[in-house]
Amino acid sequence: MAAGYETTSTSLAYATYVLALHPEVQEKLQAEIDQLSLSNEDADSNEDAKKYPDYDTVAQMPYMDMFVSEVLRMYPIANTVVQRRAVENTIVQGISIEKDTFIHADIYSVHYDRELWGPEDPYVFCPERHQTKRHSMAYLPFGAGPRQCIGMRFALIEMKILLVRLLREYSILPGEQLQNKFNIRERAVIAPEEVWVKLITRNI
Ligand code: HEM
Repeated sequence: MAAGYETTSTSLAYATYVLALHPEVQEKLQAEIDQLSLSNEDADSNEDAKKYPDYDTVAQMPYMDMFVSEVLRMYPIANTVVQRRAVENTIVQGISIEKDTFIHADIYSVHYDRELWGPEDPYVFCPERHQTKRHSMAYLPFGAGPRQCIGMRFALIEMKILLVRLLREYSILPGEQLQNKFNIRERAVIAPEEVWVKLITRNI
């Protein structure tokens, strides 16, 4: 099912693309990961030194949180499903909407709006912009309201755990065809065709 894994795996593909292009962001993320009290050994009985990150671990990672938020702001993947049907005739900001009209949220325009996301250029990858409180409807990768993505929390935790495990051991570098194979296409989700990256083992 697209909802269960293609969404999260596609968002992770975007995350690796961004990391390959922004070594300075990757370094900050790895610095945060290196501070976690994770053991190199299997240590099931010792809760203070788990080998693998879990919910509690990734909940204490402010830079990781901003990083993932910024990936999903710049590369929202499920825009086409954020639509609603008017159940009655209504007027919104002077525009009359007839009953049964389908309304489709233009998430790209919202996510790249300078007024909502400035002063940093919204076309620049900048995790720190999420330190500033934004309009409640400025950030819509998971939709909004009662029909907001039911898997949101699960997807975020899954992404963060995977990134901790990956970046703890490896650094991501651009692959030869990173840019020319990227080609974003709209399929079940809005996805890059291919993401070419190289992994190098970290000396930690
Ligand atoms: C990064 C990962 C994901 C993204 C970006 C995403 C995005 C979305 C979006 C935009 C919607 C429509 C929300 C709306 O109309 O307001 C949605 C709905 C939904 N998502 Fe996700 N999703 C992700 C992961 C998941 C996962 C992992 C699951 C299940 C485990 C899931 C299950 C669902 C379901 C069942 C709905 C329909 C909810 C409803 O209609 O009430 N999603 N998702």
